[in-house]
Amino acid sequence: MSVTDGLDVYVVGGAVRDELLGLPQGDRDWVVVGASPQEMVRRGFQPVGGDFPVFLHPQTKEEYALARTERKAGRGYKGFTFHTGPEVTLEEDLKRRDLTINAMARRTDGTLVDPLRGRDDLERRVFRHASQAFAEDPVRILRVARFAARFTEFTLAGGTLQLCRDMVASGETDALVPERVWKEVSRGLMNEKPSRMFTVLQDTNALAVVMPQLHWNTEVAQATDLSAARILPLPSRYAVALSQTREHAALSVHLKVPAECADYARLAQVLSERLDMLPLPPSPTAQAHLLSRAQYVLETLEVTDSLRKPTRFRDLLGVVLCTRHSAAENLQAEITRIESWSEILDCYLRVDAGAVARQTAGGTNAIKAAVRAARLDAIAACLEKIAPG
Ligand SMILES: Nc1ccn([C@@H]2O[C@H](COP(=O)(O)OP(=O)(O)OP(=O)(O)O)[C@@H](O)[C@H]2O)c(=O)n1
Repeated sequence: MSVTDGLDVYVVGGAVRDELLGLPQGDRDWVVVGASPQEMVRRGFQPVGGDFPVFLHPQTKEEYALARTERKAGRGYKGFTFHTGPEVTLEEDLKRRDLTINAMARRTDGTLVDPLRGRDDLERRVFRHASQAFAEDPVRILRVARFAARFTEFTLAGGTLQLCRDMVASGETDALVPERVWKEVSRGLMNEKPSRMFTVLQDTNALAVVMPQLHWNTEVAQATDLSAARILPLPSRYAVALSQTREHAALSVHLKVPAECADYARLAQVLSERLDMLPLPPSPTAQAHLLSRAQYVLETLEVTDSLRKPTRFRDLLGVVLCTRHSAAENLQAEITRIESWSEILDCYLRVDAGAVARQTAGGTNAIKAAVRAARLDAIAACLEKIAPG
C-alpha cells in the first residue's frame, strides 16, 4: 500500500507545463485536495517547516502541498496570509497561481485539469495572468520576465502587460526585496535569450524600479544574448549586461549580487578600457616602445589579479568579446586582439617565479623585483612574437 492511496493528488505547475511543451520536466510539485496536515503526517509525509503546509513524500521526497488560497494582507512578498483546509478545491488553488500556463493540474490517471485554459495559451504562446490575484505578488512580474527569456516564442497578453504596469504604477514593486529580484534575474540570465527578460521589465516599467542604474540598449541586449549563446557562466553574463552601466557598483550593491558577479562587472570594464590602449599590431617603433607596452600589459594583468585567477581573466576576455561583437567594425581584428591577450596571459603564467628567486641574490625586495622583471621580459618577448614592431 502506498502513502498516497485514497488521497486526491495532482501534479501541478511547471511540470505539467513543461510536459505539454515536450520539454524535460524538472521537479514535480503535487497538490493534495481534501486532506488535513494531521492526516498527511499520519500517512508518513514529513512536514517542511515554512509558511505553507508543504510535506515531503517519505520515498520520492517530492513536495506535496495542501490546496490553498492566498490573500494579500500587506505590502510586499511577506504580506500574505493563506487559507488551507479540506474544503479548498483544486480550482481555487489553481486560480491563485500566476499564469494560466502554470495553473494546470494532472490527475494520477493522466487526465488534465485545466479550468483556466492554460493549454490554449501554451499553444498560442501567450503568458496570461490566471486571475486578478496575480497583482498580489510583485515577484510575478519578474517571473514573467524570466519566463520570456526561457520560452522565447511567448509574448505577454495585452491585459497582463497592463496589469503589470498598473502594479508598478501603484508602487507594488517598490517593496520587492533584493534577494527575490536577484533570484529571478540570475535565473533569467542563464536562460536562452536573457534580453527578453530585460525587455519585459522595460515594457512593464519595472526595470527602472528594480535596476535603476542599468544602462540598457539594443547593443547591450545583443551582447547579453550572445553571452548566453556562448554559454558563458553567470558572472560573465551579468558583466555583459552591465557593460554600459557606469554605476555598476551601486547596482551590484542594490541587488546584493554575489561578490564574484560584482567583481566581474567591475573588472570587465577595466579590461575593456585597457584593451583598447594596447595597439595590436603596434606601429613600428623602438625597443623603448615595446617595453612601455609590456609594462602596460603587466599592470593590466596585475590589476585583474590574473596570476591568482587566470580563469577569470579568460572569462573577462570572453565578456569583452561579447560586448564588442555587435558594434565592431572589424570583428576579426577584435577577435585577434582578444586571442593575443590570452596568449600573453600564458607567457606571463609560464614564468617560473621559484627558479628566478633561486637565481637571485639578496632579500625579498630584490627577489620581487627580479620576478617582476622576468615577467616583464616574458611579456615583451610575447608581444614581439605576436605583434612584431
Ligand atoms: N510567485 C509565484 C511562484 C510560484 N507560483 C506557482 O507555483 C508553481 C511552482 O513554482 P516554481 O517551482 O517556482 O516555478 P515553476 O513554474 O515550476 O518554474 P520553473 O520550471 O522555472 O521552476 C508555479 O508553476 C506557479 O503555479 C505562483 O503562482 N506565483
